[in-house]
Amino acid sequence: MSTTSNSPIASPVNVAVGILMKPNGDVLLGQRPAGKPMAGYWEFPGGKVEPGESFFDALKRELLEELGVEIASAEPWCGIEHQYAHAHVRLHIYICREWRGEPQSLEGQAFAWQGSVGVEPLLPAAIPMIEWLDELRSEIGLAA
Ligand SMILES: Nc1nc2c([nH]c(=O)n2[C@@H]2O[C@H](COP(=O)(O)OP(=O)(O)OP(=O)(O)O)[C@@H](O)[C@H]2O)c(=O)[nH]1
Repeated sequence: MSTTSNSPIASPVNVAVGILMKPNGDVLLGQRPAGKPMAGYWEFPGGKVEPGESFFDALKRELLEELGVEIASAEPWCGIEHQYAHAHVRLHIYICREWRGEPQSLEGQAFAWQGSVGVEPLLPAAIPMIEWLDELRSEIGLAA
């Protein structure tokens, strides 16, 4: 059976996502710039994995392109699959605590460090991560 890229049963697109976390538990979110699907929604930094690329290499490339930071290490945290009208995505989410450089807005996006995340609207697939992040902060002894 043939499918098109818009079919609900098409293979998901792999996306590498990085949650930059400071020692105090604050995490970095960016706002999708004009011209991208769902512009104006807040998300964690990242983007599509290219053919032949590992998830971790995609993560390093995307964070360098978007924010100008070099990821020194990151731990795989969780995966989320979501079907949008424009795409079926599989997010491979990493927590990054070590990076070099200060994040810069290299794609014209707004960004914000957040403790308990308050920016809106969030991409739907990022919403469950907020509750899990609050749990993670409590587990490691940081206020949610
Ligand atoms: N980076 C990121 N993408 C997310 C999150 N949640 C989520 O559903 N996505 C989805 O994952 C996909 C990421 O694709 P993208 O368009 O940002 O990727 P990209 O930077 O490679 O874009 P490009 O194709 O314009 O070069 C989008 O469909 C986006 O809606 C999130 O928290 N962070």
